[in-house]
Amino acid sequence: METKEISLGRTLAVPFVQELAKKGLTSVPPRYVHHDQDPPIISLDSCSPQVPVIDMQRLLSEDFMDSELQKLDQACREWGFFQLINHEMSSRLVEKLKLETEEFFKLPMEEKSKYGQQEGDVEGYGNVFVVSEDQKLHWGDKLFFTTSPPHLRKPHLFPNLPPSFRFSLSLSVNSNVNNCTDLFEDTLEAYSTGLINVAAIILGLIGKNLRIENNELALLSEGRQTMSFNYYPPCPQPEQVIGIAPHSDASGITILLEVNDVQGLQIKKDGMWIPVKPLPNAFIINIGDTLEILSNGAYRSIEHRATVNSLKERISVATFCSPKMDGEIGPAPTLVTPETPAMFRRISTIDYIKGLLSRKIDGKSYLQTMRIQNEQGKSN
Ligand SMILES: O=C(O)CCC(=O)C(=O)O
Ligand SMILES: [Fe+2]
Repeated sequence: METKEISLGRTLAVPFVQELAKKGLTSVPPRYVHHDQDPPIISLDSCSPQVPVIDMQRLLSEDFMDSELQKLDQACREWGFFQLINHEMSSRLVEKLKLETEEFFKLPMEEKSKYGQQEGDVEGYGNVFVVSEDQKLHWGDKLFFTTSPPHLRKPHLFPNLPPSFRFSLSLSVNSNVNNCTDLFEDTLEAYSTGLINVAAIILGLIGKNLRIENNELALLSEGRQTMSFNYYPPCPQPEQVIGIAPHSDASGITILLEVNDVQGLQIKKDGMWIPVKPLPNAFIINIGDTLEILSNGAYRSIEHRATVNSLKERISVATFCSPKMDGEIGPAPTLVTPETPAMFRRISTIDYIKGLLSRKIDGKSYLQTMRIQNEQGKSN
């Protein structure tokens, strides 16, 4: 049975960057200056390599399934990132979520802070991975919470009424309710359910490509879904700061939605930072550390970062499909053979998350701690 309200970690309270950016600063405070950043290596031009595009309709069609599955396998092995088109999520719903996300960040501070992080919790409106007073900070705020399974939701952030009840409730009262956050919750409910379905299909096909058993995939296919609504305000010195520092996600897979057509996501491929140019109506999907572990290193999580600009805010929604809380993370037994020994140790999901939240964001360094010693040379 999964445990409710366990304390997995905490983060130190830091100022909201959205408020800081409103002050009309001409230079950024020293705590936000990152001197050690790689410069953007290549700009977005037609010559730069782009992440592969996977077509979900082809994945589900008899005629094209085999070739699209192969493309998916190659994308997971060589890139760890792909754009998913024709994903069957209603574009009306996605557009609604984008609008309501923008509306959320426009709310006055008193309203937004009702969702503020509470003592000893990383969920809520604020920041995560701030573990020391002298740590460099990101140029961005986030609203982060668990969406599924419903009993793990924090009721003050996302009520855990069953979806059917929520929908009938909203239908009966919506006509005279003009409260943006009520509507936001209903859109979120539908978006969360839609992405659980998309993730289940993609994970199922990844399992097929990896030739692992359904019960080995259950760690992720029956896992936890969390969402991070990321807000990066414009910055007077964008080259001095970073929206999110280089990291790989701890998830199985992450499904990213670009909300307002402002680019900023970059991924590290063959030592170069490549800007991702989102296609219309696409989700950007990446492999997280848990899938790298589960696949015994066949698929690699990829470092990425979010840059900011001086003119316009950038907003994104990252949905993390993460391991189930009462699970154990480790390589799928089917993939561990005398020729391919386990590259990672086994750890309970709870210990894995506790370890993650006790550190600052730092590339793939946390995954390295999971590696079995004699395999360390093989890291990327
Ligand atoms: O905003 C983005 O483009 C990236 C966000 C991200 O990497 C994350 O939330 O883990
Ligand atoms: Fe990420």
